[in-house]
Amino acid sequence: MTSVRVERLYKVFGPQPAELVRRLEAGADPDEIAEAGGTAAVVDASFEVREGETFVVMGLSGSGKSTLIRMLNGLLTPTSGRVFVDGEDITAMSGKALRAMRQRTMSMVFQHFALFPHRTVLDNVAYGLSVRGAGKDEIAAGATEALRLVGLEGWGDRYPQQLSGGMRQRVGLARALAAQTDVLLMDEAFSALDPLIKREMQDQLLDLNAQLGKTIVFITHDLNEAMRLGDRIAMMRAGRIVQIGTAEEILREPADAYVARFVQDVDRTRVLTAGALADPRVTAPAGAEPVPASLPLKDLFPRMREHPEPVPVVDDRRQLLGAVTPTAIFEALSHEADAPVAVQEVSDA
Ligand SMILES: Nc1ncnc2c1ncn2[C@@H]1O[C@H](COP(=O)(O)OP(=O)(O)OP(=O)(O)O)[C@@H](O)[C@H]1O
Repeated sequence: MTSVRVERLYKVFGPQPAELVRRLEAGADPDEIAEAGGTAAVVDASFEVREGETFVVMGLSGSGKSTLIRMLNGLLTPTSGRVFVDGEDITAMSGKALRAMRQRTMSMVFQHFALFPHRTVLDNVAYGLSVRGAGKDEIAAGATEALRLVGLEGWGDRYPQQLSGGMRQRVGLARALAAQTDVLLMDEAFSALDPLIKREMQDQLLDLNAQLGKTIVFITHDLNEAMRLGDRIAMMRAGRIVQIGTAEEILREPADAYVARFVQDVDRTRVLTAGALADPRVTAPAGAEPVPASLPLKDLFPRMREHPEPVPVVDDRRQLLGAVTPTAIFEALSHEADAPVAVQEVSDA
């Protein structure tokens, strides 16, 4: 399996980018870089995407998400900093070695599908396998299996324009899966889809990845999507990663006023879980049936309405973590108790 690590990554567009990076390192802000005729698209990004993890990069338009993801597979060269794929520094690779690395380890799924209109669905899906030089039988079998995985069995001989938007994006996903790379890079992959189809695609990705265990870097500007899909989320603002954490961590302990304002309208009852609120000092009534740590609060409410008393919480191995009380839930759901910075004036500049 493959992991991806980035270290002090910068991308500055414009004249004399290396000099502009030195100024950023010395404390210049993006406005000063803009005055010097440059754009600080990614500023000092460091993180590691763990094997099998879905790592979401979340930020508003122009925050640097696409620039960042394109540096992960070498489509863009960083102005400074390093990207390691499987421990190998890809910023030091030749063009040929980079292409080989991409074919071997990383597939990309794009917002606007990027399908070949004059090729059948099956040929589109087979593309990644054919550029890798796979044999004819292997290509046919791999493409057919990938179509089955995304629920498009039997659609292989159609053309992209005969399919709906959601089905086209399934083809895009199948093409990435057929290439059998460990890492999927998904750049706003579901953003062009209408809300119901988008949700179906999210569910499908979650189901698929429970089977396949790929390492996924998923870019989105949709916070709910980030929270549904991400094992961890990196919040970007004006080129910088301002926080990395699980949905619960970001919701409960936003790193700054900007993140706090961003998450203030999230439905906390869907994101916060019994495990996050379980208190080891609280004892539940004898004989009370435990709930799993991963249970969202909203699914705890019917029971608490009937019996407003502490509920025992257990982990995957059924070890007792503690109990969750109605008071703990009330406090976690109250914005004021949770995120006092949210009331501050925040500008998006
Ligand atoms: N090739 C380029 N030349 C100059 N500036 C660029 C280039 N590519 C991106 N930028 C600028 O870098 C900044 C970050 O852009 P980027 O596309 O990475 O953001 P994003 O978060 O992906 O936004 P969106 O969601 O709108 O795609 C923006 O100010 C953008 O205008």
